[in-house]
Amino acid sequence: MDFLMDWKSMGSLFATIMFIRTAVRDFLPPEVNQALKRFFSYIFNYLQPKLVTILIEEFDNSYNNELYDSVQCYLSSKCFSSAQVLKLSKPKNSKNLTFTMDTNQSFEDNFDGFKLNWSFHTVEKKTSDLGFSRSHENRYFQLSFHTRFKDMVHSSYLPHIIKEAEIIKFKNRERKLYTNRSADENGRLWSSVPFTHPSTFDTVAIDPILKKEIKDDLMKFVNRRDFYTRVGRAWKRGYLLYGPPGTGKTSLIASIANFLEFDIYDLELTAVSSNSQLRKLLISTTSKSVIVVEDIDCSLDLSDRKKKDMNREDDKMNVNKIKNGQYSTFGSSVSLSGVLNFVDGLWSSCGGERLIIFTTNHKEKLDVALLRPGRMDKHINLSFCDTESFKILMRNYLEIEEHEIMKEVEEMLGLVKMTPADVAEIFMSCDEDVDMGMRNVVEEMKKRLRSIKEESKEEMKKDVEEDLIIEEKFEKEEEDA
Ligand SMILES: Nc1ncnc2c1ncn2[C@@H]1O[C@H](COP(=O)(O)OP(=O)(O)OP(=O)(O)O)[C@@H](O)[C@H]1O
Repeated sequence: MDFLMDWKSMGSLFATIMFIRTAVRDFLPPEVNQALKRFFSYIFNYLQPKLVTILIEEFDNSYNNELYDSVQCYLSSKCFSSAQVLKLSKPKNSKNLTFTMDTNQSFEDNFDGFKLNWSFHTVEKKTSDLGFSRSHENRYFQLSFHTRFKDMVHSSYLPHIIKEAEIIKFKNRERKLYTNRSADENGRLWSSVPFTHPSTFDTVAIDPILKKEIKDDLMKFVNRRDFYTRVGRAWKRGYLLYGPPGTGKTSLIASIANFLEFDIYDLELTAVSSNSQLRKLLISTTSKSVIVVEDIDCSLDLSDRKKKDMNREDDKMNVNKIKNGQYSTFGSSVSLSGVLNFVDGLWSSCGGERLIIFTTNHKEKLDVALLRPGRMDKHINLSFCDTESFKILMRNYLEIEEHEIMKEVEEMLGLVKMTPADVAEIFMSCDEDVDMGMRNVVEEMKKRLRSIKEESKEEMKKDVEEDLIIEEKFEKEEEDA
């Protein structure tokens, strides 16, 4: 019934329009008729929004259009909330799933309060190649917006998309650990594997105040691109991590790389044949990376430059060895000045931020030239377990915050040196049996305390014996005299 009513009212509306139209045509003079037509068409055009449309094609003269990639990346992070049909994929070397719009889908973006419409299309294109005609799918994004936003789109919106896409790509990429240790027959300087070390600032057991200081320093460093440009310095920072073996130097490096989401270049200086090869290696590192030289004191004789100058002859011999393809294992192939040039970083002005980390178990062995600020901006001492770092290990390995024998542990930590690696090892071997883990740590500390006491008893005994011998000697000499 409603349906019939609707058709009836439509019919009468149509009849009324026809009547008015005939009346206007028959009774009004043609000039007025024309003027009315122009007026209505002007109003119609005026009310119609003025749109600009930009097409962003996948290929630009058969080259990949980078803007297309950026738009795809940007929209894939945004369109999930509004598009109705989405394609889901996992691109190679990406850890995340990617959503893309399906053909003819549209999406409205909001940028600084402006509305912009995106849609995705494909069109079949025919090309002829050596007389053969081939057809292929041409994909493109269409961006439509009010003509008023033209300048804003050009100066702000598109640059914003490119920047956002860079950030997304950077976050989604598979991070790499590069090493120059294994010689590569293909002439590549670095070989790489995916970097998946699980250590983070939450798991690394160091003093929380030091941890915060390092994190703040890193954040300040990565956010200061403009500052480094203004003061005319390469955007790099040098860290020296020092402390006994097993105190977490390697774990901290992994935590830093995970925190910054940087790649790691593990530089083995003893595998570098010359200063110029060192330069080549560094130039080929990418931005947003941590360059690590572990155990610098073992890689190079950096302790005494004067001694090194005196040993020129030895160096000459090493140069000959290098020419013959034999590399020195104790660093004569790369000189201290080569390493200093490396840290001074002319090469790192190739763009992008780089963190250089040296580690050593013996800071006192290093040349002062290497230690000065600008080369090693931050010296980080990693040491034996204290209560705070022990509690972090307890939380990580045993998943507890407190324990009844914690007081005893604290007292023992004041008397015996335990590295985080020692504690971690004991916790690991206890198969998550919390009480056994805690007891075993205390037992180990007691054992070490006993052996320290015994050693010092032995020392005292030896001293007494030596004193006795000297006394006897004196007495004999006196008697003889
Ligand atoms: N501070 C720490 N926090 C958490 N775990 C640690 C820490 N220190 C050591 N460990 C544990 O001990 C193992 C060895 O530590 P790591 O290699 O980081 O020490 P290192 O100081 O680099 O030692 P080395 O000087 O011998 O290279 C790590 O796998 C980790 O499980």
